[in-house]
Amino acid sequence: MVKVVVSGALGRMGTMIGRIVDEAPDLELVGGVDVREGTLFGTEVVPAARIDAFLKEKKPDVLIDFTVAAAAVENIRAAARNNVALVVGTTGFSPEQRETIRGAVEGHVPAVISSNFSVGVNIFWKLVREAARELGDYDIEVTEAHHRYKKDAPSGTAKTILEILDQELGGREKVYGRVGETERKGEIGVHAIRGGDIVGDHSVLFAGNFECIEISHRAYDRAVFAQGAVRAARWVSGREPRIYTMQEVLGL
Ligand SMILES: NC(=O)C1=CN([C@@H]2O[C@H](COP(=O)(O)OP(=O)(O)OC[C@H]3O[C@@H](n4cnc5c(N)ncnc54)[C@H](O)[C@@H]3O)[C@@H](O)[C@H]2O)C=CC1
Ligand SMILES: O=C(O)C1=N[C@H](C(=O)O)C[C@H](O)C1
Repeated sequence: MVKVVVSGALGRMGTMIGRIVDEAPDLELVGGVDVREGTLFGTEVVPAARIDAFLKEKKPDVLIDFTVAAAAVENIRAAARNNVALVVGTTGFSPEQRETIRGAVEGHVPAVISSNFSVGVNIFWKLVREAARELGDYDIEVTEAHHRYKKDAPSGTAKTILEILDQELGGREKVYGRVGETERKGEIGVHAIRGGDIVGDHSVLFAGNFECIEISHRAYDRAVFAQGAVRAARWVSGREPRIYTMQEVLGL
């Protein structure tokens, strides 16, 4: 049995992950962490201030974190201190926070960290890379749409798209929305839409003369992210202590 603690346990993703873990015959949900006390499918949820003592008491194999960037950094450090493997879906990290996470994880615990745990998005990223290799002279616009409660913009998935485009095309200038007089040059346009209960849409437009190619992914249910994170939790336990991608989990 793989023992799992969920951090962000009372949130949209944490609750869904808790249910999947609770129902899985090969996994044991041993509790949760959030900003306040509560319960998660019959297990105890403790405030984040008590995370160290809770990990020592419950001895989970894996901590799954879907919170907010600053909180996730502290939870990751706590997991590493207590020798607990990690699955991290939280987005919105600054470059400095990413470095802190790298320092806490590398050589200490295995961690799958991904801005998107859906199988479809991991394939979509591969398609974007392939298109960028062939269509580097086309104009490129990245668009993402999410629900009204999302805290970070652009989405983590969109930032991963930009990293892929940078790797294939060099670091082009990014223009975040356009207003007033604008003249298109070689930049990559980036657009974030927020509204209603949109689960998560991403598209990359490659626009040339007389033709466009648009590669897009739409999530209809958060279950695609939650199921991917649980798949990563099964995979990560017992691995070498370093950061892994979801593509490695999926063997892509
Ligand atoms: N990688 C992926 O596939 C996906 C990533 N996400 C990311 O996951 C994160 C959470 O998303 P949602 O569940 O929609 O947000 P949410 O706001 O519904 O849930 C976040 C939860 O974290 C809790 N929290 C805040 N500080 C905490 C702390 N110090 N320790 C423990 N819990 C704490 C909040 O109280 C809340 O219950 C966001 O960064 C989002 O972008 C969301 C969906 C998929
Ligand atoms: O906050 C969300 O909801 C999502 N966040 C992730 C991101 O920032 O890319 C993944 C998914 O799109 C849903």
